[in-house]
Amino acid sequence: MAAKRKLGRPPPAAAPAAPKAKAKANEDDGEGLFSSRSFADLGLHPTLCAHLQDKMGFQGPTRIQAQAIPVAMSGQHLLVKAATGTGKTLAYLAPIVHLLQMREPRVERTHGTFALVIVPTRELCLQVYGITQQLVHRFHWLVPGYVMGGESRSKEKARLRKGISILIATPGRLLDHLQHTSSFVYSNLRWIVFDEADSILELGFGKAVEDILGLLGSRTDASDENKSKTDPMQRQNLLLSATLNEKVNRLANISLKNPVMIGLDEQKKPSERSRALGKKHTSLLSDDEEDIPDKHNNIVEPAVDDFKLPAQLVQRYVKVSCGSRLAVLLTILKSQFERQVSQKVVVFMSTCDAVDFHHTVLSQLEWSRGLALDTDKKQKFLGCKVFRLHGNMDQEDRKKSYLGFSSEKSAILVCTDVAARGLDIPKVRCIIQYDSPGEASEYVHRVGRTARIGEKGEALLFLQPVELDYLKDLELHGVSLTEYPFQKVLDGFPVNGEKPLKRKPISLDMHPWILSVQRTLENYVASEATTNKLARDAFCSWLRAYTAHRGELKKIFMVKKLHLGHVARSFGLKEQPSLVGRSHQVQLKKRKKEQKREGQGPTKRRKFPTKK
Ligand SMILES: Nc1ncnc2c1ncn2[C@@H]1O[C@H](COP(=O)(O)OP(=O)(O)OP(=O)(O)O)[C@@H](O)[C@H]1O
Repeated sequence: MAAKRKLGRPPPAAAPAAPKAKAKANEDDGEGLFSSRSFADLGLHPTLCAHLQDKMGFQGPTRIQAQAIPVAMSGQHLLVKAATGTGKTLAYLAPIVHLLQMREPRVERTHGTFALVIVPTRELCLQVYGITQQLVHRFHWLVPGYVMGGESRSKEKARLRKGISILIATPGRLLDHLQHTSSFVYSNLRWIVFDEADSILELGFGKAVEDILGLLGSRTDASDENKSKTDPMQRQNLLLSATLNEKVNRLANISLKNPVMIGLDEQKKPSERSRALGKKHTSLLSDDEEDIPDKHNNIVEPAVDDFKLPAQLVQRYVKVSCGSRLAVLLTILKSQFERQVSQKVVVFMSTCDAVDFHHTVLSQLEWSRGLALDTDKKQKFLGCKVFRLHGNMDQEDRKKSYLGFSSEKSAILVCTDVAARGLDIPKVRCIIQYDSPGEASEYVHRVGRTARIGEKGEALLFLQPVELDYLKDLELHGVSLTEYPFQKVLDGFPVNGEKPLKRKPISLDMHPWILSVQRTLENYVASEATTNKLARDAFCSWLRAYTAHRGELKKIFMVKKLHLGHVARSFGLKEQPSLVGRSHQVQLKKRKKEQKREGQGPTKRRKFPTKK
């Protein structure tokens, strides 16, 4: 997978060529994670190389870094597609820091922002900011900073007024500052980086990104008079993504000019790629948008993207009937933590309400050891710490959860897809997708939270028997899963305090262990009023999310194939679903009435897909 130069432009005078890197380009065509070159070989400043090695513990560049860093230093626009956890962040930050630290006259705060890194989520914003802080450690005159939703605008304004050389931002808040913070100086802006470009667009930031590019005068499809008037320097845009789709292609089309492409399918000639996609779009809004003819670029991948996943990642699925889903989840988690006390597991759910409910169950459910019914002594079903993360939590709680889970040696994180994008949490051993992801690209992002930078990792996808066709959808993208031996796990658990010697094969739903866990669960949900309410809310939101699957996936995840009584069971509810639904409606009406009385408008109804 060599760096491919398209219509190469001469590098700008200030940017050093990277002769050594060029000479050794072929060494990075192999399959290994790391390159045989050193950071110094790539042309990075000795102080930065020493810092990377001695302080950050990076002995040498990964293959993707060895390919991307010299190109980024040459001043060309760059499009990188590489598997999750292969070191894309350093691939763009190292060259930026390298070029900024050698800039003459020296960068000062009053010069404002030189590099802008746009990321999809707040957690990723903090993460990239943290790495930037480490990278500029030896170059004190370079000031990193961040702006993101949920933070105080006025504090951010004050920081922008002082000057931030490398700014990490989420799209909405960045747009806000571009429009309303007059003291934000970006006339020296040299780099715009889109990290996790696919996620930025999937989260619906397409319009914000278009506006940002417009305001910065960095749209390659803008007429010449609308192009940047503020920036006499050459602008260089970099776009990085673990998956490619039509929207990323469009973003590339409007933001990159004659980019060097790394990690794209090079067997396909541009003309074939164009045909694979049909018409060429340049709007990020929707597939139906009117097309603007593109004069500059021709960056496209096939419509069906073949995903690259870490080779060492073990991917499996477990087939579970709807009613036993939660009992099975609890059993698998218990078995994982009994096998290995110290480990970290991330469990993905489809909605914020589902996260809240399951977080409560996983952290609070108690049982009598061995599920012996006559024992009074109760203890936690799962002994480890459980954290939660979703987009409806307030910013402080989100930060606490993210940092808490990151620093624990042994814990579970229950989350929505807000945690799927780019988060680099150390030592995550297993990813459980309790609710299926939507698009296959989402699958890739979720499982990408484990098996990072060559480490071991497992991924487990929950599927109901009627949903097994989802496996075929994944196979279309080159992702294949094997079945998880759940029966074996089950046989290892005692019932009534004893492990039976030999059991006749018995269906999962009728298995005494599963029945006992289910009973414990239902009793708990029935006896705790708050948990009961959480269960009802989660049930309703889960159903709505299930109906919101798009396109082809609607044929696999068909709500009419669901038995609502079984869905209720999977939330530990004994009630008939219609009752649950009705009581939820009654509550909603009550809440609306109360709000009317207090003179507020009704709370905004959540659009689907649900907030992540
Ligand atoms: N050269 C290197 N040597 C060792 N570790 C590295 C190197 N570069 C990056 N890492 C580490 O690898 C991990 C993954 O890096 P990073 O988060 O940049 O990956 P990514 O490709 O952006 O993943 P994703 O697509 O999921 O965002 C991080 O913990 C980072 O510190």
